[in-house]
Amino acid sequence: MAAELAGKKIIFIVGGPGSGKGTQCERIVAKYGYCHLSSGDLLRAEVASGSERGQELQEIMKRGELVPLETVLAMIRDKMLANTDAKGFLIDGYPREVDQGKQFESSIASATSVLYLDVATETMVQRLIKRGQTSGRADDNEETIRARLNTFEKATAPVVDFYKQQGKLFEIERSVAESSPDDVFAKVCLLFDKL
Ligand SMILES: Nc1nc2c(ncn2[C@@H]2O[C@H](COP(=O)(O)OP(=O)(O)OP(=O)(O)O)[C@@H](O)[C@H]2O)c(=O)[nH]1
Ligand SMILES: Nc1ccn([C@H]2C[C@H](O)[C@@H](COP(=O)(O)OP(=O)(O)O)O2)c(=O)n1
Ligand SMILES: [Mg+2]
Repeated sequence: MAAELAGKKIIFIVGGPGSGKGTQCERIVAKYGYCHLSSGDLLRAEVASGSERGQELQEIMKRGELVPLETVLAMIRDKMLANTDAKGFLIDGYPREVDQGKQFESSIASATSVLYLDVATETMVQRLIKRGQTSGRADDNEETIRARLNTFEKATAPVVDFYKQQGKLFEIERSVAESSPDDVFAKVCLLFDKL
């Protein structure tokens, strides 16, 4: 447990690839001023640095698999400790597996709340194919998209149940999560207004 982070709000944002995590985080930051940490962005920054480590990460991400849990945990921890003046943290795209959440809790702090965006698989595929036309992301192609969805079903879906059992889950139900970003954000505000 990192003492510098005691009392800080920590919100995990969980959802399948293309469920709208990044889109909502941008709005949350603009309105509530939390520090946004996207685990995917941190990994892509490592890839962009051209390091050997980054090349290994790129290969894993292109296969739609998860990088080793310690790698992401260390990146998030460093970033949080560099921003201890923030009133809270949005941890986007994390945890990806139940063990990742447990490790975070034992070495950093426990999450205040977990926001889950429930979007149907086919909707996510369509959104990501569209995003792939401009994103330049090496993993926004149909083959990798399918593999990411598969990883989500197997490794990440249990994360949702894990936090539901702890009473920490705030779910954006499918009928809302599939509407417009503004509609989703209106629901998201209900959570952040009471934190
Ligand atoms: N209709 C609709 N489209 C959305 C919504 N949120 C995001 N999108 C679109 O879906 C695509 C994916 O959104 P992102 O916010 O990048 O999703 P993400 O969950 O961060 O995705 P990953 O980074 O791949 O995990 C983008 O092209 C968005 O424009 C929404 O609430 N409604
Ligand atoms: N905690 C994490 C976050 C991302 N990754 C890897 C695997 C993901 O497909 C890529 C990109 O993550 P990002 O959250 O941006 O995107 P997706 O949800 O996979 O669409 O990084 C990981 O292995 N572990
Ligand atoms: Mg994202």
